[in-house]
Amino acid sequence: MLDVQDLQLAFGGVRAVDGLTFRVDEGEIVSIIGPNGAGKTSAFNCVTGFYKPTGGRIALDGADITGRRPSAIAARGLSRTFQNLRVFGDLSVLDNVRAGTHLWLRQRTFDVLLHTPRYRRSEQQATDEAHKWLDFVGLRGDRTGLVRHLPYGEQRRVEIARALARRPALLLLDEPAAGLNHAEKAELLGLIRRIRDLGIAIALIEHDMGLVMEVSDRVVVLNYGKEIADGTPARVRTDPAVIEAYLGRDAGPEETEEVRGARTD
Ligand SMILES: Nc1ncnc2c1ncn2[C@@H]1O[C@H](COP(=O)(O)OP(=O)(O)OP(=O)(O)O)[C@@H](O)[C@H]1O
Repeated sequence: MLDVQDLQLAFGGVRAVDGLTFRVDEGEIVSIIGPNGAGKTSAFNCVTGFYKPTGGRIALDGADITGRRPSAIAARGLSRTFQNLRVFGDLSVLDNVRAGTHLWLRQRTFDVLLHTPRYRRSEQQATDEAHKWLDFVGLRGDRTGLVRHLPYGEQRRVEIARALARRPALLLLDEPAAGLNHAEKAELLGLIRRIRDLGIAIALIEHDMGLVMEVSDRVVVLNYGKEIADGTPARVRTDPAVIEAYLGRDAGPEETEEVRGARTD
C-alpha cells in the first residue's frame, strides 16, 4: 500500500528524516512512534506531499508519488488528519464532511451554474455520504451547527469523518488521541479498528503508548530521523534500542509514562 524507501528531509543543517524506510501493507494498522523531534510529522508531511523530500522514494499502491502535490496524492487514495486539528470552524458539521466528498464527486460547471437535476442529485449524494460517515464516527447530535461549537473531542471525530468521506485506501492519523479524555480514547481505539475493518490501511503517529500497543499490528520507531525498530508491539516494547531512545542509557523502563502506558495488555 505505502512503501517508503530511504526517505530524507533536511531543514538547513537539521536532518529531520534521515534514511527512513518503512511500509504499510493492506489492512494493516502501523504506528510510528519516537521521542519528540524524532521526525514523525516531517515523514508524514513528505508522504502526504506537504513537504518535498530531499531524497528517497515514496510509492503508493505501486505508483511513485515522491514530491507530488498533496491534492494529487489525495486523489490517489491517501487521506490524513492533522496534529493540530484542522476543521473549517465556520462551516457546519455536515458541510465539513461534505467537503471531503468533493475529491471524488464529479460536478461539471454547467450543472453547478444551472442547478440541473444532475447537480441536485450529486449534492444529495454528498449529503447522504456525509451523514453516513458522521454516523460511522458516532456523532449523533445536531449536524447543522457550526463545527467550532462542538467539544474538542467531537471536532476530532468530524475531522476523521471528513478524511473518510474522501474514500481513502490509506488513512494517516497524526496524534488522534491528543487532548482526548480516557473515555474518548477508548472510543477512538474502537473507531480505528472499525476503519481498518472497512479495508482501509492506517498509519498512526501517536504518543499515547497504551493506545499504540493496543491497536497496532506493527510499530515503527524513529529516533533522530532514523528507523531504530520495526516489529510487533510486544517486540518493540522490549527492544533495547527503543528503551534507550526513550529513556537514555541505564534508565529503567518504569521511569517513563510512555513505557508504563505500554503495559496495558
Ligand atoms: N519547518 C521546520 N523547519 C525547521 N526545522 C524543522 C521544521 N519542522 C521540523 N523541524 C525539525 O525537524 C526535526 C523533526 O521534527 P518533527 O516535528 O518531524 O518531529 P516529531 O517526531 O513529529 O516530533 P513531535 O513528537 O514533537 O511532534 C526536529 O528537530 C524539528 O525541530
